[in-house]
Amino acid sequence: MLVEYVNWTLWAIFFAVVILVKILESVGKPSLPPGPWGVPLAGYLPFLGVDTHLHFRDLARKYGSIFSTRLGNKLIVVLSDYKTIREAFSKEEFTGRPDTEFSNILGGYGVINSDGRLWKDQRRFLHEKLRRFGVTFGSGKDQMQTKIMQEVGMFLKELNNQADQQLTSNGSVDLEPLLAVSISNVICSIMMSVRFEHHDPHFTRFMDLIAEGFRLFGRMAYVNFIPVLRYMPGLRETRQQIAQNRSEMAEFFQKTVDWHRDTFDPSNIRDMTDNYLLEIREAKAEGREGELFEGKDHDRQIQQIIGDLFSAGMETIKTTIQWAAVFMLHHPEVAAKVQEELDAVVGRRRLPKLEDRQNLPYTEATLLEVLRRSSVVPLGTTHATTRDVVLGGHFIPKNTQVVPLLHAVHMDPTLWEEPEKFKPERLLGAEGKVHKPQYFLPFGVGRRMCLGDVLARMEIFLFFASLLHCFHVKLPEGKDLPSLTGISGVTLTPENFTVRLQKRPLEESDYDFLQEFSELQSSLMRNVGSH
Ligand code: HEM
Repeated sequence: MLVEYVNWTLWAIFFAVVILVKILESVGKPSLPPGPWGVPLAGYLPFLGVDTHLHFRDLARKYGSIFSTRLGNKLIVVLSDYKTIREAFSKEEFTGRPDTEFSNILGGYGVINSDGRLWKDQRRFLHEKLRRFGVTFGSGKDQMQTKIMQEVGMFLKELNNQADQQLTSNGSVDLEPLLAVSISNVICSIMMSVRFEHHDPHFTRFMDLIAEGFRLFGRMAYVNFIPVLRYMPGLRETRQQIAQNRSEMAEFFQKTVDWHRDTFDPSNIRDMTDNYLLEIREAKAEGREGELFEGKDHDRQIQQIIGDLFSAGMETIKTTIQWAAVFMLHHPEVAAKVQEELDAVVGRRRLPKLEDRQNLPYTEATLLEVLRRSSVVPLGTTHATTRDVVLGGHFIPKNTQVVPLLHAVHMDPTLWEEPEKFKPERLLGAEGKVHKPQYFLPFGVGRRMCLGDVLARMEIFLFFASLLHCFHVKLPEGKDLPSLTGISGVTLTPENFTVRLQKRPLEESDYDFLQEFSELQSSLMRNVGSH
C-alpha cells in the first residue's frame, strides 16, 4: 500500500516537473498568433461563410493584423498589415504552397502551385521570357502591344455592331462575354499563337470546362482542410469528373504542343510554347534532359504552364475591366474627365497607345483606383511556410498556410481616407503625377508576386482607354446601378450588369482602325480549329 502511494507520488512529482519545465521553456518564447477557436475536427471552417475576405477582415479587427485559426486540421495564419505582408513575403521561407488535395491533383506541375526548385526555375524562366515579349521581342517592335491591340480592335468592332443593334432594339450590351473572348485571345496568342473567334463553339467549350473546373474544385474545397472527406459519397465522383475535364483540357493543350513541335523553327520563336520547346531542345543537346523541370514530364509541364497562365491572366483582367465599367456607371464625372484627358492627349484621330500612358495621369490613376477599390484577388494566393519561422513576435510552424489579406490593406481607413469611396485623385501626387503608395498591392508583393503585372497593366489600360475613347458607357434606362459589393469566388466579380453604349466616332471617317487590326490579326494568328 505504502509502495503504491510512493509510486503515485513520484509519478505526480515527475509530471509536475515536466509541466514546469515546459512552462519555463515557453516563457519569453514566441507563441502562435492569437485567433478564434473552432470546433473539433472542422476547426473554424463551419463559421467562415461565403465572403471569406470580409470575415477575415472582421477577425483581424478583433485579433490583430496577424491572427491564426484552424480550418479542418490545417493551421492558417492571416496577414492584413502591409508591412507584415511585405516583410514575410520577401523571405524564402514563405514561398511554399500548401500541401492539399488540390495540389495532389495538379501533381506539383506548373508555376502557380509548384514550389521549391521547380517553382524557382520556372518563375525565373517565365519572368525573363515575358519581359522579353513585352520589350524586345520581334523586330524591335512592341509585339505585346500589337497582340493586345488586335484584340482591342476586334472588341471595339463587336461593340460597334452591338451598339448599332442597340439603337434599333433599344437594348443594352453585356461586356462580359466579349471581354472573355478578347482577353483569352491575348493570353492564348502569347502562350500558343491561338485565337478564338467570337461565338466559336471551341471557345464556349473551353470556357465551360474552366468554369466547371472552378465549380468542382469549389465542391472539393473542404477536402483540402479535412482530407478524410475525400471518401465521402459524391466527392469521389467529383474527383473523377475533375480528372475527366482535366484530360480534355490537356488534350487540347497537347494538340497545340504537337503542332508547335511539327512546325518548330528555332530561328523564329513565335510564342511561349516555342520558348519551352527550345528550352527542351537545348537541355537535350547539353545532356541535362533528365534534370529539366526537376525530372517531371516535359509535355505535362508545358500543358500546366499554359493552363496556369491562362487561368491567372484571363479572369483577373476581364474582371478588372468589368469593375472599371461598373465604377464609370457609378461615377460618370470620372468617365467624362478620362475622356477629356484622352481627347487632349491622344486626339480624335487614333486609338490610345502605351506610349500615351505617361501623359494620361488621370486615366492611369482611375485604373489604379479600380484595382484598389475592387481588390479582384482579395485573399491573394495562399502561401505556406517551408520551415518554422517567427513573424511579428509570433511563432509560425513549418507547413502553415499563410493568407495575405489584400482586401483589408486596400480598405484600411488608417491608410486610405474614406476607403469605400472611389477617388482617382488619391493616386495622384502633388504635381499631378501618378503616385503608388507602398500599401497599394493588387498584384501581391515579394517573391511570389504576380508574374503578369506588367502585361495586366498594359491590357487594362489599352482596353479601358480605347473603350472610353470610342464610346460613352451609360446605365441602360430603367436599370439600377450594379452593386459594388461583388460576388466572392477565386476572384471578386461584379454582379451581372449591362451598359448602354453611345458612340464617340473618331474624327477621320476614312481611318478604319478596325480594318487595320483585322488584317494584322489574320496574318499572325491561327484560329482554333484551323489545324
Ligand atoms: C488585373 C490582373 C491581375 C491581378 C489583380 C493579379 C493578381 C495576382 C495576385 C494577387 C497574385 C498572388 C501574389 C501572392 O499571393 O503573393 C498573383 C499571382 C500570379 N499571377 Fe497574377 N494577377 C493579374 C494578372 C495576371 C496575368 C495577366 C498573368 C499572366 C500572364 C498572371 C500570372 C500570375 C502568376 C503566374 C502568379 C503566381 C506567381 C507565383 O506563384 O510565383 N497574373 N496575381
